[in-house]
Amino acid sequence: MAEKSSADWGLRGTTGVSFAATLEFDAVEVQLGGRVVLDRFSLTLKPGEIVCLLGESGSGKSTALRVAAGIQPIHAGAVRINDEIASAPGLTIPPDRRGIGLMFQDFALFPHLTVLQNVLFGLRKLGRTAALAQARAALRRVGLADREADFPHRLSGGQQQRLALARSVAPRPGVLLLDEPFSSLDARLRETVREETLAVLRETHVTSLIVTHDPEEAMVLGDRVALLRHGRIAQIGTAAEIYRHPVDLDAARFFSPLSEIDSRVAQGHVTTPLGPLATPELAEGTSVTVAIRPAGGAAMAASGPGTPGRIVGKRDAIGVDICEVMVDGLDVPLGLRQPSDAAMKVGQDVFVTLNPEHVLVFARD
Ligand SMILES: Nc1ncnc2c1ncn2[C@@H]1O[C@H](COP(=O)(O)OP(=O)(O)OP(=O)(O)O)[C@@H](O)[C@H]1O
Repeated sequence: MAEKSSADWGLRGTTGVSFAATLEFDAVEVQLGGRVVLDRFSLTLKPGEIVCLLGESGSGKSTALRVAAGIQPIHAGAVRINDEIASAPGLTIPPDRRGIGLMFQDFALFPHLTVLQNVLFGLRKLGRTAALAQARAALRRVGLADREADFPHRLSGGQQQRLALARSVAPRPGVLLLDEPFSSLDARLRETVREETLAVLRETHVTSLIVTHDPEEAMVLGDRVALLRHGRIAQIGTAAEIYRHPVDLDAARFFSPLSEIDSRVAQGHVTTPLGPLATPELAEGTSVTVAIRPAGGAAMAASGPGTPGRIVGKRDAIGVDICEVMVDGLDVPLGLRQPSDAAMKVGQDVFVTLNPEHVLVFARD
C-alpha cells in the first residue's frame, strides 16, 4: 500500500499532552551472564527532553532501556522516575506501575485485537468513554482513524509503526521508551515516519529515551545524544557538540568516516602531507592522529593553491560527489564530499587544501 507523505498523518498539535517526568539512572550496574553490561551508568532526562542512546552493538543500549522499563533488574545504583525509586538492587517496580510507555522495534502489536482494541488495551484504567475518546484521538493523529476495525496484519509496515506510536502515547505516559523504532521501515518511509513521530513526541511533551545505532537518526531526533561504550556513557551532548568536539577518535569514527594521518607535534605544529596544522594546546613531541572528515575537513579544486592530488574514485550522491583523492605521502586515498561538479572526473589532477577548523586532532597514548 502506498504511503508517501506526512499528508497520511493527522493534524499536528492534536496529540494529548503528558505530564512529562524526570527519568534518572544513578550509577546503575547490570550484570548478565557474568559480564558487566551497564557499568555505573548515569543519565538524567529532564521533563519533555528527548535523549538518544547511541552505541555499537553490545554497548548496552537495550539493557538501559529494559532497566528503565522495569523489565531488567539492577545490581547496583538506582533508577528514579520523578524522584521516586523505580529500581534498586532487590526492587523493581513493574512496568505498568511506572507511568511509562514502550515502543519496540517489532511494534509488539496484539494480532488478535483490532487497531482500536490495540490502543484501548493501554487505557484499561480509564472509563470506557474517556478511553474511547483518547484512543480515537491518538488514531486520528497518526492517520488511522478509518482503520480502527482492521486487524494489524492488514496494515502496511509504516501503518503498523503508526499504530504502535498511537498505542504508546494514548495513555499519556510521563516517559516513553523507544527501542530502534524505525529500524524495520525501509529507507523511503523512514524519513517521514521519523519526522512525524518526532512531532508527536514534541506535542505530547513526553520525556523520551530512544535507542538507535544510527548516528544520523540520533542527531536528527535527540535534544541530546548519549554515546554508550561498554555500558558507560563515553560522551553526551547536543548533536552539534558531539559532532564538532568528539571526545576521542573512536567517538569521531562513530559519527562519520574519516581519513586518518598519524603525526607528531613539533614546534606547535603537526606536519601532514596536506600541509601543517597549528596545535598550540598539545605538548611538544605528542603523537597524534589527524582525522579529516569527508564533509568539510578538506576541499579540492582544479587549480592551486593546495597540495597536488589526483581523483582515483568518484561516486555520485544526489547533488554531491563523493571522491577519493590520492595525495603523495598518504597511505590511502582521502575521502572528500563536495557539491556535484561534472568537471571533476576520475584521473583529474586537483589541489587539496585543509580546512583547519574542521580537522580533528587527537593525542595518541
Ligand atoms: N540475557 C543475557 N545474558 C547474557 N548476556 C546478555 C544477555 N542480554 C544481553 N547480553 C549481553 O549484554 C551486552 C549488551 O547487550 P544490549 O542488548 O544491551 O546491547 P545493545 O547495545 O542494545 O546491542 P544491539 O545494538 O545489538 O541491540 C551484549 O554483550 C549482550 O551480548
